[in-house]
Amino acid sequence: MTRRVLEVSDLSKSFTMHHLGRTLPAFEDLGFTLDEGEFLLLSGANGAGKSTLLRTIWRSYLPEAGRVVFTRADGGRIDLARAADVDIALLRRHEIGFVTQFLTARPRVPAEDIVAEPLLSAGQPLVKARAAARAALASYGIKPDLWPAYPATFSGGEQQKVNLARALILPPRLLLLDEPTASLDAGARAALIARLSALKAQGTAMIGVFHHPGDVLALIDREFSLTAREDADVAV
Ligand SMILES: Nc1ncnc2c1ncn2[C@@H]1O[C@H](COP(=O)(O)OP(=O)(O)OP(=O)(O)O)[C@@H](O)[C@H]1O
Repeated sequence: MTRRVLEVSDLSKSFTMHHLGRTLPAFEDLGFTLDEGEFLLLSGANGAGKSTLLRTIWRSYLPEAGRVVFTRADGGRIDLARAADVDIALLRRHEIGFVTQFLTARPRVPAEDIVAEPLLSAGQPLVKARAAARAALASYGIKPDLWPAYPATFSGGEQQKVNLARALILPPRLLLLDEPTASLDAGARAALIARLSALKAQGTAMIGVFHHPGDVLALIDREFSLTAREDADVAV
């Protein structure tokens, strides 16, 4: 039986622009569902609200209205729009992943340790976790010289590879992808697509924004299109 992972209903998010004295809607009354192993492509013009929707599901943003019901691996259901911060932190650690183009490099933590961390948290021994982390970094084309180095000095593409290696080292139940191929070279793009296919086959549900969806064509099950709203601003 296919199991539901996410059920979004009547979801609305707007931004209050105090300097303009206005509230501008990013999106209104959105609804869709997502099952295990499904890949939903989020499409829409620049400014249509794609990143805002991903950040609202990730709970960086609180919506004004609506529900984002996530079904955990244990079958329990939780509304991400209303969950306590401590529950959101736990879900981010174990069940929900978010890959963006940007890495927040932590000072003085080697690349291989950043990538190994989720495995160590899951109880793997250090030697095994570090070997898996190195293999993941290698798969994206990060050379051995850089494995013990600090990513703060890495190039943009190299930092993104560290980000990917860490975020995808364990299969999350739900994976949010915001332009993850943006600054990757062809080899890393191919490695990423291969990893996403493997995760999908293991049941990870994914919602992705790709300005060049040709990269992930074989993975896409459905498309959800957002429309930019131009004339719906409300004075505050
Ligand atoms: N923090 C914010 N404060 C105010 N307005 C914001 C904020 N974040 C996004 N917006 C506005 O919300 C709208 C949707 O932005 P969003 O970044 O979600 O679009 P997008 O579809 O991801 O665009 P792109 O394809 O260009 O990345 C835009 O008009 C943007 O200016």
